[in-house]
Amino acid sequence: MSTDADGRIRSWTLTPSRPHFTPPAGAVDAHCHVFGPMAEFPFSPKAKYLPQDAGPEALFGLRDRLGFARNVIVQASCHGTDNSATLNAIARSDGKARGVAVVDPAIGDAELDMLHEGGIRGVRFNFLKRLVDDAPKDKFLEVAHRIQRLGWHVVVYFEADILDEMKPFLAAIPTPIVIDHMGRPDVAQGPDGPDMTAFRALLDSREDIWTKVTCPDRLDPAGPPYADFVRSVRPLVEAYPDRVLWGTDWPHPNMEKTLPDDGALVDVIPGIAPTETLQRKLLVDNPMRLYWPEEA
Ligand SMILES: O=C(O)c1cc(C(=O)O)oc(=O)c1
Repeated sequence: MSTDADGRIRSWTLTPSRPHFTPPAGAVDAHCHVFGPMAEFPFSPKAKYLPQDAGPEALFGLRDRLGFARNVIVQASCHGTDNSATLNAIARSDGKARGVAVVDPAIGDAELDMLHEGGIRGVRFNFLKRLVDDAPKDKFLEVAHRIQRLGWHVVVYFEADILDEMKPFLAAIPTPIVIDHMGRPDVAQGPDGPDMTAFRALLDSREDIWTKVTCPDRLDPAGPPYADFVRSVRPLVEAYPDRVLWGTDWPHPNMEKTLPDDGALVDVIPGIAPTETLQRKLLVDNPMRLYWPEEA
């Protein structure tokens, strides 16, 4: 763990290895974040963690080191509903980044238009009690209706133990849905365990529910090569090849106890997507359809 003199935490390694796996040309890291820089973009007073700066230059340096071409930057909970840090990173990316915002449900249409101009293509609804104080489903649904005209989707983050109670809410969302980190299944149960079975039933309930097959570091405490994660997630990628996305999750919020090696995370990809066709869908075709549809 690395905590600086101000108590700000670093949850990412400064020395990621170079992956053995080479991503296909045009690969998109479709789930990552930026923190600050705090002097320009202060954290929310409601933030549940206070990280060191992890700004756009560091993110784009990692992108290049890992062999990726583009990023999808997801507004991190520590920035609340002020999307300035995310928009700043997108603006500095030379068109190589787009984003997902977190918004105050009272946001006006003009501000939504501004977010679209700034490269935002979705909103995130976070249901993790350790990250946010409240998650008002009725207000979230209103937002989901209001972003429809922009062609955006909704990203939802929840854990496996509330999947059942999430179902009516998810069924009422009028846009495509992306579930963060597969709704955090217990991958030690294997591909046919209760968590993965319940999650597949959710994917089967609508053809426009996508998911991010991300975060072996969060879901598989055994560490690299993340054997339980690979064995549980590969069948999911094979069964839903057109609805899966992949991302590093850099700078790995709240992972300060065991800093993930981003190179080792990239090396999980051929384990979960064993053919070139699957790899191209996961890393290029699918994220391009959601985030750069005009080029896809
Ligand atoms: O599990 C987490 O702690 C986490 C936190 C955040 C965030 O703070 O936004 O985003 C993630 O994708 C995962």
